[in-house]
Amino acid sequence: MDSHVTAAIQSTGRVAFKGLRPPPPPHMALQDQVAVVTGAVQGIGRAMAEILLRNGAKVALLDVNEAAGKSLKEVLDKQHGPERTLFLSCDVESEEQIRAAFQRTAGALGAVDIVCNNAGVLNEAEWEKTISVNLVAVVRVTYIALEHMNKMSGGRGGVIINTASMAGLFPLLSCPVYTATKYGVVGFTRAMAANSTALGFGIRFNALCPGFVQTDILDNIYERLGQFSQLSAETQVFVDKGVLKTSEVAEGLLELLTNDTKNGEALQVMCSSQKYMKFPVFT
Ligand SMILES: NC(=O)c1ccc[n+]([C@@H]2O[C@H](COP(=O)([O-])OP(=O)(O)OC[C@H]3O[C@@H](n4cnc5c(N)ncnc54)[C@H](O)[C@@H]3O)[C@@H](O)[C@H]2O)c1
Ligand SMILES: CCCCC[C@H](O)/C=C/C=C\C=C\C=C\[C@@H](O)[C@@H](O)CCCC(=O)O
Repeated sequence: MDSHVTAAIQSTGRVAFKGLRPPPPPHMALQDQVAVVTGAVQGIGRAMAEILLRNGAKVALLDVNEAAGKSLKEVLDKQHGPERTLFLSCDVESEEQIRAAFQRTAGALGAVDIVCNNAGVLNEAEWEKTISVNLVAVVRVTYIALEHMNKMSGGRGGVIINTASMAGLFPLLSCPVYTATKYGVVGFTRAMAANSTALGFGIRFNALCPGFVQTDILDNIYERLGQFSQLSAETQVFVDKGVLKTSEVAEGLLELLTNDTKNGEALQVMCSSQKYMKFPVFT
């Protein structure tokens, strides 16, 4: 049986039908935790911010899209109260803006416990930009986050979740550079997780690997595939097999945040299931 249905029966004592079921109880582990989410104002990042807030966390919403950021903040203020979120205009390609955003978050919401490196783009024509946002910026944000969170330098530890993709585990042939960035994110996440264990950072690092998700990234894909646009029909065949809702990806985030046995993992989120990637063991 669907675990949410089981949980609904346990909490209400009656059968809950799909679509009518009450929301699952909040994870107390996230209560008053302070989260930084990049690329937070729409798509997967917005769903991440929403699930964090529903589970009692405070969230700094970092994004380059100021107009969408301000209107999202208004919506979230009505639902959760103005003191639970902060919108910060921040380009993850700028070290200065990231530093300022972490300082402002710590000042307004408290010490950072959770970082979701989620901002990303897909543009094979502007491939250097794709590498810069999807991979270089993940390293940049993570190293600044370490200055705040690392237990070895006075921080209190926490969790860093990097949004990779199924394209970080299996190549997507119409998007070789996007694929390379997501393989890079998975590799960086696993190496940092091992570092954290070896050096005592007190931080868990995990990668979230969704399949296709209904967001703006799937719009006008033809133009953004550049010299590989002839393969867009082939990619569309995969897309037509099933597209996830952003809320389903956010459930994967919740699993990685609250399952404290997981470090250095890549969680595949697909339409039919969620499963951890089995990596070969190096001996
Ligand atoms: N949609 C999918 O099918 C899918 C699947 C797997 C993984 N992903 C990944 O999920 C993440 C979120 O993508 P999405 O699908 O929600 O796309 P989206 O375009 O809806 O959202 C991306 C967000 O990132 C922000 N952003 C872009 N560049 C930025 C920058 N330099 N600094 C700060 N913010 C920036 C955008 O303004 C936007 O709000 C990306 O890393 C993407 O690669 C998406
Ligand atoms: C051009 C569209 C951009 C989408 C961006 C997104 O990040 C890319 C996702 C890429 C791949 C998705 C693949 C999904 C595959 C699964 O449905 C399944 O076929 C793979 C099963 C693998 C396994 O379980 O062994």
